[in-house]
Amino acid sequence: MKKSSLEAIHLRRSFRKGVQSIPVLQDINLRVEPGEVVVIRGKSGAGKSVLLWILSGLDNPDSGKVLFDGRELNTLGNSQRSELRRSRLGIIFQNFNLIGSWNTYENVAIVLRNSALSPLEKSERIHRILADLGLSDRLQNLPAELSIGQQQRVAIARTLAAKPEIILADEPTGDVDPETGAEIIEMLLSPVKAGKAGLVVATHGNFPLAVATRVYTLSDGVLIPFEPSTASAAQS
Ligand SMILES: Nc1ncnc2c1ncn2[C@@H]1O[C@H](COP(=O)(O)OP(=O)(O)OP(=O)(O)O)[C@@H](O)[C@H]1O
Repeated sequence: MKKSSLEAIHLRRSFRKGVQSIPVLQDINLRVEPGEVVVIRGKSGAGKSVLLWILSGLDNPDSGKVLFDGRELNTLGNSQRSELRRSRLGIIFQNFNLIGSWNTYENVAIVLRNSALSPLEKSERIHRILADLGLSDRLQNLPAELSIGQQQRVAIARTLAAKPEIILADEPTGDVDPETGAEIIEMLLSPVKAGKAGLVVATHGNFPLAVATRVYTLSDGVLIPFEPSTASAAQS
């Protein structure tokens, strides 16, 4: 079976502030496919979130392109991009992006709205994922009634429920204790190990580099390969 892939080619993105142009991404080239974990390290403000937003089609580069399965995201309409994000290209946002007036179950169920699964299959899948993330007793709670770490887990459940082929995760273990962090990593890696999903993680440094296929440091707008030997030294 042909593997899906997500590829960034010569991405550039800057932001304008008055007359000043602030370059954030200067020449980003990246590829990920199911079975791979790509970790992007970088200081606060380096541009990790901007990169993930562009990779997901939520923002456009000034130049360069993003290809999903060989198709350029730029050429897709908004509804096609939304559908892609709902089903095949999952993003876990740093600020979670949960809908405040919806409870935990509803926030996850949204991604299965257009799925071919039966109502029973949808319900079973949502309950199972939320149970795996320790949220079975929070199904009816609104995001504001959850801790930050619980909200983060709902955001992760929402993405995993759609079984996307590529997962983009912005600091997925940023707001949880180490034990919960390890469980989240295990859940994110499960479809990767099965060869069903590729994972791109942006992190300040609290994601274990040992699980990565490739590690990069985002600095001055470019991705610099981070060698595994240096990586394991930095971990210890
Ligand atoms: N819409 C915007 N308008 C202007 N500048 C922006 C915009 N979005 C991002 N930036 C700038 O782009 C730079 C990179 O931001 P980004 O959020 O990607 O950093 P980051 O590496 O994810 O940081 P952190 O680890 O703190 O989340 C920052 O200097 C930020 O101010």
